Amino acid sequence: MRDAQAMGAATHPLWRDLLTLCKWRVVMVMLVCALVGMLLAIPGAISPAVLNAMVCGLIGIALAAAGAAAINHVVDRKLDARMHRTSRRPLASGRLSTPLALAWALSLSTSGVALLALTVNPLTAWLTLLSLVGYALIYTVFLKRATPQNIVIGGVAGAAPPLLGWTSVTGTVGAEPLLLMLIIFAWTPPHFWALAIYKRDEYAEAGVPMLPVTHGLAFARLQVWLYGWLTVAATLLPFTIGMSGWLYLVSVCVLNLRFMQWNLRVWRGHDEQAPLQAFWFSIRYLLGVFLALLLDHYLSIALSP
Ligand code: HEM
Ligand SMILES: CC(C)=CCC/C(C)=C/CC/C(C)=C/COP(=O)(O)OP(=O)(O)O
Repeated sequence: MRDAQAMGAATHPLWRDLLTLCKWRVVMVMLVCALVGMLLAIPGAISPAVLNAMVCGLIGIALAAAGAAAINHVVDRKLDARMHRTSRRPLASGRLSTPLALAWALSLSTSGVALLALTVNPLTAWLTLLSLVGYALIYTVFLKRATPQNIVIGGVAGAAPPLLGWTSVTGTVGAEPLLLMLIIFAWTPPHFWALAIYKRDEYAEAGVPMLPVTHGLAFARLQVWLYGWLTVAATLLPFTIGMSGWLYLVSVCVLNLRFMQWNLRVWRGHDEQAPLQAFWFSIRYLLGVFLALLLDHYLSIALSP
């Protein structure tokens, strides 16, 4: 173990391993979703007090989400070592010690929630804590190892950022951010099961009960297709309830067309690479939907008398 740590230190500086534990790319996309949740809650100009809540909210949410991701690395270190995709991670490869990673994870988590409680509002702090526990403990410790519905239930925690953004600046829960949560919640199965289909053998060998392992590839492909349609329906709701306008509608129709083309390829199962490409497209798709919400919001402000 010490040899692995010494060799790893040469090629992987400590700061990089600590950053890897944070799943920072995932956290960045979550922050975009949280920022859109914040900006959609503000009808016009941003006052200094709101700007302060936004900055503190984003930092707090980022720290808490990064902390949750680091706890996931600690809890999953042995499981990660058994799968090729995750075996080079800092803990799985033995480069980083578990106590140090745990200290990092807990520092991030507590500082994130404390920052929200002290500088934003108690509601956001509680909801963030709930999401953190939902992902780092309920999903990672229990659901991931127990049921193929793991990511559907765990998806609630991952979908929280727009709500956390909204509550950061308003202090209340509204129908609009719940709708944004619904979009991410419905998107999570096509996002993840596409990857799980591609990596099915690794999950099977590691004994993780992901849907393609427990119910077979054909069933998992069908679920990607069906949840894809649920996501399409969810993305149409902001227009239906008058929360977004035509720019949003046209943008999501284009995005949905591409999204469902990929999901169709996954469902048909003729192309081995399609699930991996569908997985990567799902991330661009989610960013596209949230960007469309934002542009539409500012267009409607600019056009309002
Ligand atoms: C329970 C819910 C989710 C599950 C099970 C899940 C699963 C995964 C997995 C297994 C990866 C591959 C990670 C890797 O290879 O290191 C991944 C990547 C990614 N996910 Fe998700 N995800 C979920 C929710 C989300 C959410 C809510 C977002 C954003 C709002 C998101 C954004 C991303 C991004 C940006 C990547 C690419 C990371 C990279 O480039 O390293 N995911 N996801
Ligand atoms: C406070 C807050 C908003 C919390 C959200 C936390 C968070 C970072 C969720 C990320 C979702 C994700 C990447 C799940 C994959 O875990 P996995 O263990 O199935 O994937 P892996 O095998 O790649 O580790």
